[in-house]
Amino acid sequence: MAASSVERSGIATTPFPRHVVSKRFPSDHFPKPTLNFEIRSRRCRIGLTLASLRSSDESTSNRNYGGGHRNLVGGAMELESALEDFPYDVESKDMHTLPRPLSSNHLSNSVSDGSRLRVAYQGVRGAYSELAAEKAYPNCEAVPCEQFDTAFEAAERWLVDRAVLPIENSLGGSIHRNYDLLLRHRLHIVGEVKLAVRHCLLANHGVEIEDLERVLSHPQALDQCENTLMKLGLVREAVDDTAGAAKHVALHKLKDTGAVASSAAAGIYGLQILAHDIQDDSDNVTRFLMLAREPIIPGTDRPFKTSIVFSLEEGPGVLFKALAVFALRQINLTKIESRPLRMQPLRASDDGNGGSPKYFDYLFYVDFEASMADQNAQNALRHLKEFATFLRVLGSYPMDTSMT
Ligand SMILES: O=C(O)C(=O)C[C@]1(C(=O)O)C=C[C@@H](O)C=C1
Repeated sequence: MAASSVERSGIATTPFPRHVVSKRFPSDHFPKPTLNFEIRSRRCRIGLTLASLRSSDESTSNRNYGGGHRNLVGGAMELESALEDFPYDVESKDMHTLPRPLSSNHLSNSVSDGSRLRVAYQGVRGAYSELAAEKAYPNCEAVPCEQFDTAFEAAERWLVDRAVLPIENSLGGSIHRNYDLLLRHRLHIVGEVKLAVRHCLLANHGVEIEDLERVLSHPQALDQCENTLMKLGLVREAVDDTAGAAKHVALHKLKDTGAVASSAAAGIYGLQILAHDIQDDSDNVTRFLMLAREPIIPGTDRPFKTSIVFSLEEGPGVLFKALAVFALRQINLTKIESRPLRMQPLRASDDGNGGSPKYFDYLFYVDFEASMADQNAQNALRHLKEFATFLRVLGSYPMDTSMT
């Protein structure tokens, strides 16, 4: 077996860490599913690609929500306007005036015409995201999408009813891309689902562990199995999703290459499982967000969580003040993430050094344990709005309190 030439470097949560060779398969390896929503049966399983979504513009334009797709890529002006028309008005005490909220059927498995709920996920069949979509919406029709962006767009353009996307993992940390996409798109978080992720080392039949020189998988999955893969001395190569890695190994009958993926993927692509539970920690859990075009009416009948994003003026103790609005009201925070405010990544300083770029602007994503129907939470956000330069509620939704 070849000795591993890879080195650990950088931060574990970087989407494509430097020690992983980022690889995209040529399109002829994975024939991209084509999409024609007008002529195909709603019930057939179809994959979505960004290209297919773009070409479906015409056929779907009259179904666009809120006047069509809006580009909200960063920028203070755009963020301000995003706040203006967000249905959760933190100034308003009357939550019943929210436009077009989802009723309790957001948790049911069918849409109003009785057909199955169509749920977009990123990856191909056998991806953990597909398992998460099916856990979130049992009996749904899970619709594979090539990229996270595709899943967001598919939901936004009414091609699917929901999207289920990973946001954080207990070992690998945050999925930054999805934090950024939450702001860029107009979807609402209507739920969360936690999935126990148990990775297997897969290979073609007849291949032994000793035959393997490299292993393919999603970068998060490679991170989650880092110790095991280092011990085996395997060169790691990042691909779009775990099941896609399994499919590639099977399709090309590779003898020196394995895949890190689910046992479901092994079954689907006819691979053997060389090792079970190869993640570095047996408690490996990924949290997925359930996204919809409309928000749900927040309740107080069960534990709720609220996700917000805000930005602040620069200054000493400003973040401390922002977080204090929750501490003062005994509201527990479950997650905080900061992301650079894109399109305006650098702010010129005015301290007389010639206006050269000095520091960064950030967006802060916070999850807290309270419902927007709760007066205490509304007061906290009203307080935060006094000094936040931008504030948006991404969703207020029932907490997944299951043990996965
Ligand atoms: O590649 C997959 O199977 C996925 O569903 C993606 C993904 C991720 O993005 O984190 C989901 C769960 C696991 O944490 C590993 C990979």
